[in-house]
Amino acid sequence: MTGEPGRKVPHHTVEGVQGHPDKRVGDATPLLLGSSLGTSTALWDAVAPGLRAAHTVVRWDLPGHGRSPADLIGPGATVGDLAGLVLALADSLGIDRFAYAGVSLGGAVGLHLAVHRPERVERLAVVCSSAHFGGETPWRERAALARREGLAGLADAAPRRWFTPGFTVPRLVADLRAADPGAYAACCDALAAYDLRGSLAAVRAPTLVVAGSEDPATPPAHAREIAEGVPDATLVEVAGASHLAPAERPGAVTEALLAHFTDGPGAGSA
Ligand SMILES: O=C(O)CC1=CCC(=O)O1
Repeated sequence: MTGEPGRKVPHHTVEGVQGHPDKRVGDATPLLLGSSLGTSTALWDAVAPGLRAAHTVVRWDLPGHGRSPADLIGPGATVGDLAGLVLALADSLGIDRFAYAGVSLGGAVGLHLAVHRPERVERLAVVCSSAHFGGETPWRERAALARREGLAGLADAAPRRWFTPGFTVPRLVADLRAADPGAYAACCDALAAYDLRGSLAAVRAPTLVVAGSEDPATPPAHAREIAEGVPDATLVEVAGASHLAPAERPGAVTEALLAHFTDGPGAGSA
């Protein structure tokens, strides 16, 4: 899990206080944002404007999602592989230490980095995520389904996992429909093998854990498990939000993230 020079990096956007898209991002602690399985950087569209007044915000796409190449990972991928891509991206931007927030699989990547590369992660937020996504078999089965049949059926069913009844964000469902099935399946492989329940005590970064009160995919009990295991953790439950809380309740999520990354003790300094 290193960021070797010349390595291919995920698609990303750079926005905010430094204002130099795709350039080195300077002195302020940059904030990296990771998205969930099936979505893209668009998951953060309603939250990023509130963050970039205070931070250089770097959003990255999972392999085969959004505009990232699919061949960044392959079958049998791990969350550690995804974390390696984030480090390669940070290295390519000249970023040593960063703040990191991620949703679901994107949050698992942040937790993995905080456990295994604590020197790189200054502060962490895990949003609608988990230390263990409920067992290997369902994820292996979903990977097999994606490889066999593509993503149309999974996209049809996604709003029930992602949003409360009556709410949707068509762009995010379209992103899942357009994702690369092989890369999506490789991300499912990563979720199948992922289990950080025994490593939470190793996290040194001050950590915000955000749960959606109505989230069926990573219910609030998953967030409580992380908050109880990480030594310096704060738990916030967002009322009326399902799994994609940054899209469904952007105001509450922005407020929680700003309090953690900008106003918290020791926050905001490089
Ligand atoms: O799409 C889902 O099933 C919800 C989800 C689980 C892990 C992730 O990133 O999204």
